[in-house]
Amino acid sequence: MNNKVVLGPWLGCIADDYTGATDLASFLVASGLKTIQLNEVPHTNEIFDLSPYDAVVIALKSRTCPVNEAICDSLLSTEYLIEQGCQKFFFKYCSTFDSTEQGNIGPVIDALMDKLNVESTIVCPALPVNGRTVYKGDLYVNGQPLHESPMKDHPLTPMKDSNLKRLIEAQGDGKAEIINVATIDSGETAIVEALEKASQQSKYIILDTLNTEHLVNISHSVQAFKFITGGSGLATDLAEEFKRLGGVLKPQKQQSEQSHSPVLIFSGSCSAMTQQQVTEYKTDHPALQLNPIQIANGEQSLDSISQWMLENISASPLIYASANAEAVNLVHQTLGKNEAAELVENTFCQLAKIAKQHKVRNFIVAGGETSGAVVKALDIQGFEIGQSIVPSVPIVTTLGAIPINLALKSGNFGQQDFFVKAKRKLTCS
Ligand SMILES: Nc1ncnc2c1ncn2[C@@H]1O[C@H](COP(=O)(O)OP(=O)(O)OP(=O)(O)O)[C@@H](O)[C@H]1O
Ligand SMILES: O=C(O)[C@@H](O)C(=O)CO
Repeated sequence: MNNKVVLGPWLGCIADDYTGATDLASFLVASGLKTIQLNEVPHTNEIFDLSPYDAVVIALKSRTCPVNEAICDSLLSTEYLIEQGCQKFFFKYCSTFDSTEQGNIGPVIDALMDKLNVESTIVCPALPVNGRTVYKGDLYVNGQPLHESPMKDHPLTPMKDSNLKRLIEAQGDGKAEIINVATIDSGETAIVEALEKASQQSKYIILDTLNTEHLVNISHSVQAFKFITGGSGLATDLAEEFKRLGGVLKPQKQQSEQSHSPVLIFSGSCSAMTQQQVTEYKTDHPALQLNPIQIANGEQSLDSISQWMLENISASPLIYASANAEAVNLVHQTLGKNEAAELVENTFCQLAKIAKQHKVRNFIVAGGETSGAVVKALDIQGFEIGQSIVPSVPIVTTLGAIPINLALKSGNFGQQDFFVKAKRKLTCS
């Protein structure tokens, strides 16, 4: 392996939100790479022994923050990963390319390319197992163009364009090129050749991807790239590259994530799928809806919500802010977009802290921003990755002495019965 003795992880990844990080980590684990997730860049006084791992994923909450902050956090993470001996680097963003109007993805990619001294990279958000495909450079969600899918109504990152070339060129500082599906269909040798050619002309290379077979071929073809970017699907078979380079996979951890302690469910995601999951779960479980306007004017107090939470805790209660686009619009008009998000996230954070004090050790959280806020409030530094509940949503277990198990669910992942499924996996019930 470049004649270098590798002691630490081979692969260093940065994810722009927490559910995205666990999503990526689950793919890496499934491919055979022993993986640890660190939440934010470790402080200099926190020393993690990363030698037992093949891959490390740093989870950031940078998707919606100001561009300079996202760049700064991502660069710090990259420096940390370089210090740990990582040799290949992956920037994970959403399979629906979620980004604000200012757009963090392009500027972060540019900054990391400069840092890693590379001239071109892969842009591959596709995740066919969850219905995200790319054709002629356009991103589709379950067959609908991104800008016509429910992502057009996202509370923080409404997506109004489906074309990845336009999106990345508007956000970043360079030209993009699309490798079409005919080349991808021709297999690994053709893809490698096309990538070689494209990398001499373009900074960003977008690859059409219609199915998992395409993704496996793409994943096998990116060996020449020190830095790749995309969704978790791009990690489908990175273990193969590691082995081709002479790496020996480290043994995976034994699964030990079930616990009989109560389960608490928080849902801050307003995605179409989460709304259905909330509706289904509350038909036969206790559920309480947060109303941001009433929280702001004091009609709904933290005391009353936490009292309800603790009274219902043995029945695995659901507390949700999830609402449809119309309700969210009203909240935005009344409170402001960022203010509303902060208020909702802060309420979940307070509730999470109270629950932890009352010995709740199993959490299910829906929504990437919401998950980031809750994990930070619980002061969780890192996770080991366990079994997947559904594709892209694993159970993760904290590294500390008293383990906490969590399922962090991206807005659109899972089916209607997700919360019950996750509860069962967490508790053996
Ligand atoms: N009723 C509401 N009104 C306004 N904002 C809300 C409401 N409910 C939730 N929010 C905010 O909307 C945002 C939802 O983003 P979040 O990332 O948690 O979910 P998501 O985008 O569906 O998930 P993912 O990013 O994993 O796909 C959060 O900041 C949350 O606080
Ligand atoms: O890629 C995805 O869709 C998810 O991992 C995610 O990032 C949602 O926040």
